[in-house]
Amino acid sequence: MLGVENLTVRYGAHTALEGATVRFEAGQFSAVIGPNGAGKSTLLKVLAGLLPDPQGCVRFDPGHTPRQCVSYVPQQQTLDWAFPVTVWDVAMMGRTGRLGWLRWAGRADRQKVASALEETGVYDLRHRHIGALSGGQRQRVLLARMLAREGHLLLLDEPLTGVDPATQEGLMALLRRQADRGRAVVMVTHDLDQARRWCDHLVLVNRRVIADGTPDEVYTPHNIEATFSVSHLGHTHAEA
Ligand SMILES: Nc1ncnc2c1ncn2[C@@H]1O[C@H](COP(=O)(O)OP(=O)(O)OP(=O)(O)O)[C@@H](O)[C@H]1O
Repeated sequence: MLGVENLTVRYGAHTALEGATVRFEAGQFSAVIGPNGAGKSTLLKVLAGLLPDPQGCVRFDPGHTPRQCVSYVPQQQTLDWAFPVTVWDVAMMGRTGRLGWLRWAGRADRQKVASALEETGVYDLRHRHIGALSGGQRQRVLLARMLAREGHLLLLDEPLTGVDPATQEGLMALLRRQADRGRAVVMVTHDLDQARRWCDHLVLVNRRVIADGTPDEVYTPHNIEATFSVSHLGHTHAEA
């Protein structure tokens, strides 16, 4: 459905990912896990088609191009929340991004946006400026934009960050439902426990793919040690 083969990404002299091979399937909820600087966001950006001409192969479902089928949810803190738009506007960007510049949003688009905002619990906030939202509310708005887009491949970069435990549960359940409906869901997270509970596919990354499989296959002391304790660059990641 979606994957990379022998992927290497360098930023100048720094190698962020080396020889990474991994597949993500429709109907699967996958978590990409690793310490800070492990190359997780880099992998997601490659899958989203945001890093031009990576070294290695990026494979998609035949007949789909990344732009048509991917919904990418970046890390919340990388976005400009002072931008003068409302919750509704942001969710609508999920639709207009699909329509291109030549078509205006129609009634069906408005209905999709309304139901996406309802599903993520922020419909009542639809007229509010995005700068006036809490961290958890912002994350829900990003998810509403993702749902409104109706992509087959959902890529989320640390969607649990800054979200309270109750909201995290709702959010994970929502993503699980998306996978159960046949979408491929790939989430970058630092939360191993949530990933083990909700995901059926874990990928441990530390510049390379350390392990890839079901939670039971992947979650071993050896793999956790290899991923979090000592990086392949030879220094420890104390923050992880
Ligand atoms: N645009 C860039 N230019 C130069 N180096 C970069 C760039 N983007 C990322 N890097 C470096 O590449 C490495 C991997 O970064 P990446 O953001 O993929 O890691 P990550 O696993 O998502 O980390 P975190 O958990 O901290 O978000 C890091 O060492 C980072 O400093």
